[in-house]
Amino acid sequence: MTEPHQETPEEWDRENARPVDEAAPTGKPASAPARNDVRGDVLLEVDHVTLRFGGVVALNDVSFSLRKGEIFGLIGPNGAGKTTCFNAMTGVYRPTEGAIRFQGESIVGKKKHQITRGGIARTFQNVRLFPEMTALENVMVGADAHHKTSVISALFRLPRFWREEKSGRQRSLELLRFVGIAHRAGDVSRNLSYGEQRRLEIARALATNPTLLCLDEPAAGFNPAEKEDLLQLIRRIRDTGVTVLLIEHDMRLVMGVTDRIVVLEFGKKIAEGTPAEVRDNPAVIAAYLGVPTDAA
Ligand SMILES: Nc1ncnc2c1ncn2[C@@H]1O[C@H](COP(=O)(O)OP(=O)(O)OP(=O)(O)O)[C@@H](O)[C@H]1O
Repeated sequence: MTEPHQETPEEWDRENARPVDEAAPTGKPASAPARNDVRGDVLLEVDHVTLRFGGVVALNDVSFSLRKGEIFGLIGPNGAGKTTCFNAMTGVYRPTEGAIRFQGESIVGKKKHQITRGGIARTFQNVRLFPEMTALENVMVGADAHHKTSVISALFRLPRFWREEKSGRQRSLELLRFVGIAHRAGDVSRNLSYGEQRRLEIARALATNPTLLCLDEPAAGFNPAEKEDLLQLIRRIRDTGVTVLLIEHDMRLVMGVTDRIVVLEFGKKIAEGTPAEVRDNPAVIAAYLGVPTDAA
């Protein structure tokens, strides 16, 4: 489920924090809004959330906010509560206490598909594709979430069905191109390489037209070159106006791509700030080195 080695703050590469200005190789416009034009307003609020599993307190009075247009990191040692937090935001778990608001509206108690339609998409720690479907079909499943075709229209293949089918196919192809795997569109997804499958998952999540994209350990199992490509892809996604929330154990990637970070440990928020602020925070250093805060 997680990588065995967790890097210590000393290993986090400060060099990686520099921005990389590169035109989007996918044909997506490089003229995306400047970062400061789109950031600022609160998009999602986690407000004093506690979530218990029996006696385990997976989240303990956690609060933080995501702003529109930013790349936000959620980090912490194994078992800190990161995935539980994601699951609470995407309707898998209901918080025991506290509120979660997306665009000002409570999402607690909403079903997963309602939350997806509302604009939050996610990928998972483990690849979850339809293995016998082609890459294109996997993305079209995501695009289908927004179709308005009625059952009657689909059953009788009425014009609206064909219009939506065609536009869904085109959009899905564009997304495959955007993530860099258009050449695999017709291949069944189980035949794609691991890296291609992870990109396909991102394309499928983007097909739901999200306002917020949550990526759960997208770099797990990647080599350094693949991680660098992923970093560029995450930036290009943000440049299209999508806010990105990232859970990731690879600290070079997190420090290199995020605007702000929240650090969890044993279900509690122990730090929040820019990558530089978080990296130098004694509580964070202690959490990653496994020593008590007052001894750090
Ligand atoms: N469904 C569950 N039932 C019981 N306990 C759970 C459940 N899911 C998570 N937990 C517990 O909640 C705590 C937080 O787990 P979580 O998976 O959210 O941590 P994490 O930070 O995502 O860890 P990792 O980096 O290892 O994936 C852990 O103690 C875990 O064992």
